This record gives sequence, C-alpha cells and structure tokens, in this order.
Amino acid sequence: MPLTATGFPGLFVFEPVVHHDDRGYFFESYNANTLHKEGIDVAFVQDNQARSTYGVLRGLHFQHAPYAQTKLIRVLEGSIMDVVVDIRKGSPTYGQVYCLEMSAENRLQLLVPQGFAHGYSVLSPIAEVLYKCDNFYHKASEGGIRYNDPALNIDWGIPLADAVISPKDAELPFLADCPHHFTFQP
Ligand SMILES: Cc1cn([C@H]2C[C@H](O)[C@@H](COP(=O)(O)OP(=O)(O)O[C@H]3O[C@@H](C)C(=O)[C@@H](O)[C@H]3O)O2)c(=O)[nH]c1=O
Repeated sequence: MPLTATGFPGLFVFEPVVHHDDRGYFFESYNANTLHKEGIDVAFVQDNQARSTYGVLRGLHFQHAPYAQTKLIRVLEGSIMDVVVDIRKGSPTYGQVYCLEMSAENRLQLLVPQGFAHGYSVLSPIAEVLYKCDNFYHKASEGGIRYNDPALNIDWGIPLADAVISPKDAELPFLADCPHHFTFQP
C-alpha cells in the first residue's frame, strides 16, 4: 500500500494497490503488516461507518487524552472533502489545515494521528465513510472545533449555505478558545 507524506508529521495518504481482472477488482483495504513496514504501528479497536447526503458536514472532532484516537479514513461510496487540523502544540504544522478529496473511485485513505481535529463534507448525493480508530468512543472525552473558524478559513468544497450541520457541531468553539490541546511528540 504506497504511502505519501503530507508535510504534516504523522499524517499520511495511502493508495492501495488494486488488482483488476475479468471479474472486477480486488485490493487489501487494510493490512497491519503493510503499515508496519512503513514504520506505522497502530492497534485499531473500533470501526465506524456513516452514511450522509450531499452537504452534510461532520466535524471538526477529536477525543482528548486518555481517549485520543488515531483514525484511518476511507470512502465506500460517493465522495467527500476530508479536512484535518493539527492541534498539537509545538508541531511545525500547528493550526494548519490539510484537505483531501476522497472517494470510492480514488480509494485514497488518510491516516490521521492523535492530536488532529477531523471532519468532512459530502460532495456527492450520498457518501458512505468508514474509519478505523485506535481508541474506543468515550462521550465525555469528545472535543471539537467550529467548521467555520475564521482563523482556519477552511474550503469545504461546498457552499456553506448548503451545509447540513448538527446542533452540537454548530456550537463548537473556535480553535483559539478550544480548552483542549495536544502536545507534539516528534
Ligand atoms: C463517534 C460515535 C458516535 N456514537 C453515537 C453518538 C450519537 O448518538 C451518534 C452520532 O454521533 P455524532 O453526532 O458524534 O457523529 P459524527 O458527527 O459523525 O461524529 C464523527 O465525526 C467524524 C468527523 C469523526 O472524526 C468521528 O470521530 C466522530 O466524531 O452516534 C457512537 O455510538 N459511537 C461513536 O464512536
């Protein structure tokens, strides 16, 4: 599974090797050994799957310690704009935004380390998103940052007038007011 660095420490894009034949195609959507060979060892314990319609915007979310989560994200149907923000104090990319268009067609996967806020918007009529997490859901440890934080100025790939946002997400704080931070560990 070829891996591409993003310039953000610990944040990687994977593009699986697809084997095509007369029947269709086959690819390994996850292989711990392949990641291990790239120096990445993550013990995933929970898979999440979410289906959304066009314009749905989920995020930006994280869980703080001791329930922080590494996530490996991919799209099973449709296309999304995936967005992460580095909130690790001391990171060379602290406060910076990384966006990646991910789809069932391009099969890209994004490995998001602990210490990033994560969200996505749906670009297609329907999107089905699957992500692995290395820590269990813990409601009391949930944190987030507002999708329209002016300091981040995120391009979600859709007009914000079309965005469908949960009441919880609409009230998240801006990064400058966020009470939770991570410490960068090189
Ligand atoms: C995240 C999560 C939610 N839930 C429940 C809580 C709630 O009743 C329902 C929907 O939860 P939410 O509104 O938080 O779902 P959602 O807004 O899709 O939350 C997700 O957003 C993306 C961007 C992420 O990165 C994830 O980590 C997660 O925070 O599902 C679980 O049971 N387990 C979980 O792991």
